[in-house]
Amino acid sequence: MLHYAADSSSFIFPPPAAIHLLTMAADSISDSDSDSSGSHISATPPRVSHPSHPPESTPRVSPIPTLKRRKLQTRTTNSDEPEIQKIAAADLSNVQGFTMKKILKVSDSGRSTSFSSLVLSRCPSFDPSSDLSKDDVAAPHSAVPSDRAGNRLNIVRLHPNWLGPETLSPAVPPPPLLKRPTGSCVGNFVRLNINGYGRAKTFSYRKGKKRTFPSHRSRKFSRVSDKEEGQVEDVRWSTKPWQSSGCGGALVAAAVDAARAEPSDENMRKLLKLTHGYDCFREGQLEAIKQVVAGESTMLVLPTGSGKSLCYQLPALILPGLTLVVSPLISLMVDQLRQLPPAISGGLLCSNQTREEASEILGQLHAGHIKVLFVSPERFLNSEFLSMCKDALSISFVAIDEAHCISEWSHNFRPSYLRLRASEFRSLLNVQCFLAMTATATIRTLHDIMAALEIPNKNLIQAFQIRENLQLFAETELVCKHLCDNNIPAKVYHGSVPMKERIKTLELFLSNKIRVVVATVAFGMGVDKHDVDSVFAMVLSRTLLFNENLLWKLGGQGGMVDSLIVIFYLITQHTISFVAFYIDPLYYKMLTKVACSDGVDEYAIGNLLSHIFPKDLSLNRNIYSLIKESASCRFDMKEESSSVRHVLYPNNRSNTCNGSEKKHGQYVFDIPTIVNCARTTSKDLLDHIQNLKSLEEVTYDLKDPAFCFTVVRKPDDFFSLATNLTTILSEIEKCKVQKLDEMFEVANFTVKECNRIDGCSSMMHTPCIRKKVSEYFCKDSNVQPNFSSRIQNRGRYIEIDFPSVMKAATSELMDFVPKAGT
Ligand SMILES: Nc1ncnc2c1ncn2[C@@H]1O[C@H](COP(=O)(O)OP(=O)(O)OP(=O)(O)O)[C@@H](O)[C@H]1O
Repeated sequence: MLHYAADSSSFIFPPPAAIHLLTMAADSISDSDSDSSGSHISATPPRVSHPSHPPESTPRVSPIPTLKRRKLQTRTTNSDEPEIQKIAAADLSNVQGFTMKKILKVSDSGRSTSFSSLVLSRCPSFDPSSDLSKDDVAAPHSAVPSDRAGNRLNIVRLHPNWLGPETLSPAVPPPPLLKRPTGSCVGNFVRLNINGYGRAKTFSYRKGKKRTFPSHRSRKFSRVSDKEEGQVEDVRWSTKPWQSSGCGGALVAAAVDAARAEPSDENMRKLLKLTHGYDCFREGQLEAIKQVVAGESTMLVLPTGSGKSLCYQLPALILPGLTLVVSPLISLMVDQLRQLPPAISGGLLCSNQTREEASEILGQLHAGHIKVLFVSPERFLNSEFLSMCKDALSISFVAIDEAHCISEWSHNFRPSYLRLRASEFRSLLNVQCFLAMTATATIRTLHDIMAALEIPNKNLIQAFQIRENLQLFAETELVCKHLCDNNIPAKVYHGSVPMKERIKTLELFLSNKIRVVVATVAFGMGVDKHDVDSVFAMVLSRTLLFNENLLWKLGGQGGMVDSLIVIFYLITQHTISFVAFYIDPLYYKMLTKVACSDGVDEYAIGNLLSHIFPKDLSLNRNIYSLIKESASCRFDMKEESSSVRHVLYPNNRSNTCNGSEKKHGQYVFDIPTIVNCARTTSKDLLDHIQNLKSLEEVTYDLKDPAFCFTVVRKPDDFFSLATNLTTILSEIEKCKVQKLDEMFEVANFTVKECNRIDGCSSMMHTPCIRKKVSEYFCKDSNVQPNFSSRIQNRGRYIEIDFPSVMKAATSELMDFVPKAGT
C-alpha cells in the first residue's frame, strides 16, 4: 500500500505486494529554466513517519570549523536530525500544491510481487553510477532531422509527453530480449502519467526504412500536432543496416579482403572508391587509416569538415571486429550514423532509447550485424554494456571523436571524457588500439589526449589549419528584443532557454521559418545548416579556441579567434564585408572574475563533504541523491563548474539524469527513495515501471538531473580530503583564467603594441593576430599552421566599451536583415 500525506506531499513506498498509483494535479509546478527543462515537481525521500510539514533542507555543522565561512553559506544547523535522510531530503522538498485526484489499483502482474526476491537475487554490489548515468545532455536530437539530401527517413513525430515505443521489426528476426542496459535514461525521479498518450509504434525495417504508425491513442494527437510549428521530432536512427547492392556488395567484400590481406595505398584507394565513391584521399586520411589498420593508436588532428570520419569508417570495414565510436553529443552520433556509407552497418546506443530500442541494438551486436557502434562516454559506466563488450564482442579499436574533450585545457572539457583512458579500455574491453580525432587542439591538449590514450608521439597526424573567421556571442535577449521591437522576427538560443524551446527554435531556423537566431555558443555543436549567409558575432569569448566549429557548420565559413579583442563581422555571400575589433579591458576583468567564481573554497568543499558523510552515517549502500540545481545553490558551487561532480566522483564517474516536462495529472517519486525502501535496484525498479507501461497502465518521464551516489567508505581525514579536492578544483580554475590571460594578451597586443611591420595598418591587424594565434597553437612545437585566405581584410580596430559594440552590431544587423513584411 502506498501512503500519501496530502498536506506534506510525502509518501512511503511499500514492500511491493500491490502497487497503487496516485494521479495528482501538480498545481505548483514551475517552469524550469535549466537545460533539462525539467519541472520542479519532486517527491520526498523516505521518512520515519508521515511528516506533517514539507521536508526542510537543513544544513549541518561543518566538520571543518576552522575554515573561513562564506557569507552565503551561513545557515542554521540541526545536528540532531538524522543526517542520512537529510541528504536524500535535501532537494526533494518542493512538492507543495499537489492534490490527489484518484487512486488506481494496478493489477498485480506477478512482477510486482517479485520485487523483494529480485533484490535478493541481484548482485549486492550495485553501482548507482552505472545505473544512473546520463548519456548525454546535449544538443537536441532533432537538430538533424534530415540528411544532407533532405531525406527525412525514420523520423517519428512523438507526443512530447511520451517515452518508449513498442518497436517491432518484421524484417529482422526479433533479437533475444536482453535486460534494460543499466545507465540508459535513468532520471532521478520518475513521473508516472496515467493519463498519458500512447506512443507511436515504429515498425522496421523494410528496405532499410522504418514506417511509423501512430498508436490508436496517439492518432488524434498526431493529426493535430503535425501542424504544430517546432514540434519535437524524435530521430529513430538507432541502426543503419548494411546494404548489399548485388554484385556491388560482392565487389566491396572482395576489396575489403584485398585491403585486409595487403593494406597498400592502391587497395585502400579501390576500397574508398567502392564504398564512398571518392577517387582519392584527403590530406592525412590514408596515413591515419593505414596506421589504425596496422593496430597502431593514432592521434588525428584535421580541420572540421576535412573527413575525419572516413578515418574510422574504412578501418572499421577492414578490421574484423566491432568499432566503437565515442561521441559527446547524441546529435553528432545520429549525424555520423546517418553518414555511414551503405557498405558499413552501424548502430547507436544512447540515453533516450527505450529498453526495446536498446535491446534491439544489443541483439544486433550479438548477431554481428553492426560494424560501427556509436556510444557516449557515459556508456562506459554501464557494467552490463562493458561485460557484454568484453565477453561477447571483439572490438577492433575505439575511435574517440572530439577527443579534445579529454583535456581540461581544451575549449570544451567534458569530465565524462576523463574516463577514456587506454588502461581502462584495455582492462575493461580488451581493446589495444585507439583513434583520437579532433579539429582543434593546442599542444597541451594534444599532450593530455595522447597521454590518456597512450598514443606514441610518432603517431600524431596533423594537417593544421586555423580558420580566421572571428566570432562573438551576444547578450542575446537584449539583442533579440531589440530586433523584435524593430519588426525583425528573431528568437534567442542559449543555455538558459529550456530545452524544449531551444529545440523548437532550432527547428524553426533549420526549416527557414525564422531567419534570425540570436544565440550563444550553446547553438554551436550539432547544427548543420549550409545556407546561412550571414553570421553576426557580437560578444567576447573566453578562449582562442572558442567554438571554431560553429561557423564552419553554418555556411562553411569557419570560425576562429573571437576574443577579448572583440570581433564583430558580417559575412555576406561567403565574403566578409565588415570586421571590427574592439577591446574592452573591463570586460576582461569581468570574465576573469567569472572564471574565478567557478572555483570553490575549502569551506564549501567541507560543507559538501559533511553532507555526504554525516556523523551517524552507516555504510548501508543506500543510494542518495543531490539534485544538481539545488546542490549548486546549497553548496554555493556553480552547477556548470562541475565542482560537486568532482567531489562526488573523484574518478569522474559522473551521473546526471534526464529532465522532463511540466505536465498535470502525474505522480512523481524519486528513484533512490523507492529503491532504498524496497531494497531493490534502480534497474529493477525501472524494469518494473516499464512492465507497467507495457501493460498500458502508465507512461512515465524521468526528470530532475541529479548526482546519485552511495557511500562506500568514510574518509579518514576530512581536512586533508577537503584540501586535496580544493587543490584539484583550483587547478581547473587556473586553467580557465590562464586561457583568458592568453586571450587578453593577444587582444592587447593587437590594439596597443603591434608595431605594424608585418603588414598591419592602423586599422588592420590580421597578420599580427595570425602570428599570435600560431604562437598560441604551437607553443613548444615546430608545427606551423596554415592559414586560408578567405577573409577580406577590411575593418577597424579600436578600443571601445562593450555596450557600444553591441549597439553597433545590432544596428548593422538591423540594416542587413529585411524587416517582416518587406
Ligand atoms: N577523400 C574524400 N574526398 C572527398 N570528400 C570527402 C573525402 N573524405 C571525406 N569527404 C567528405 O567530407 C565531408 C566532411 O567529412 P566529415 O564529416 O568526416 O568531416 P569531419 O572532419 O569529421 O568534420 P567534423 O569535424 O565536423 O566532425 C563529408 O561529406 C565527407 O563525405
